[in-house]
Amino acid sequence: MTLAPVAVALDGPDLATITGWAAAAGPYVSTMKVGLETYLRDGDAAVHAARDASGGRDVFLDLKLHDIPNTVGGAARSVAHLAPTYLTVHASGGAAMVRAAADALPDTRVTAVTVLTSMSEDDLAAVGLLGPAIDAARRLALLAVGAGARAIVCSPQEVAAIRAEVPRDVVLITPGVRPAGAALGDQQRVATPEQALADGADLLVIGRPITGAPDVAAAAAQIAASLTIR
Ligand SMILES: O=c1ccn([C@@H]2O[C@H](COP(=O)(O)O)[C@@H](O)[C@H]2O)c(=O)[nH]1
Repeated sequence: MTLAPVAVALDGPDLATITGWAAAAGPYVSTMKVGLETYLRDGDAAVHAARDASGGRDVFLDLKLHDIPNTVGGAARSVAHLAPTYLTVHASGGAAMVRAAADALPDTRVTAVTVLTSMSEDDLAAVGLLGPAIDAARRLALLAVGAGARAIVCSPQEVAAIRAEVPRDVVLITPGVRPAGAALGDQQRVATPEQALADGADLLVIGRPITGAPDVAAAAAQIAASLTIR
């Protein structure tokens, strides 16, 4: 069976719960994402559980590193033993910071987060980022790729513009993905899974629409089917 290009965000309350989600969704999707809530609580055990329970799916370690280059390079080396397929850094940390992570982890796709999908245009203006989100996202994506990033996190609303500007082997990853009718929660710049893929995304990050469902396996299977029957 073809695995859907979906990373399930394993943002959960304890190790047993996220292990269960990984086991339930693993047969349908390509990737398991371990983020701050889970990694800061459970550490390496969360990564091992995500990988093992899912049947060996890719691991996306979403730590969103953002510090001076020396510190980010060291932080990246600190998780090298986990061999994640993806490790995130914030592109806004600058080219030297992205480069430090990429140099530290040559076998991992250092993945640059452009503009958080939870931020509206008004939120961005409030923190001094003037102009449309798409302009900042494109600028940050190009900067990060130039500094060695091999994957980019962006909103599905910006993925087409970024797809047109970065080399094809750069993996474009979109959170802020919601099946039609699903609750947005704190996400602002969103699209459906089908639209995100059509616009050029390679990997869709989907958390609560799967992990918040009464039947996690059924929710993952349904989204996977919607993407493969196209
Ligand atoms: O811009 C970003 C970067 C990362 N995320 C992460 O993706 C998931 C989304 O989860 P949902 O439950 O589907 O909203 C979550 O782990 C975020 O930390 C993002 O949403 N936006």
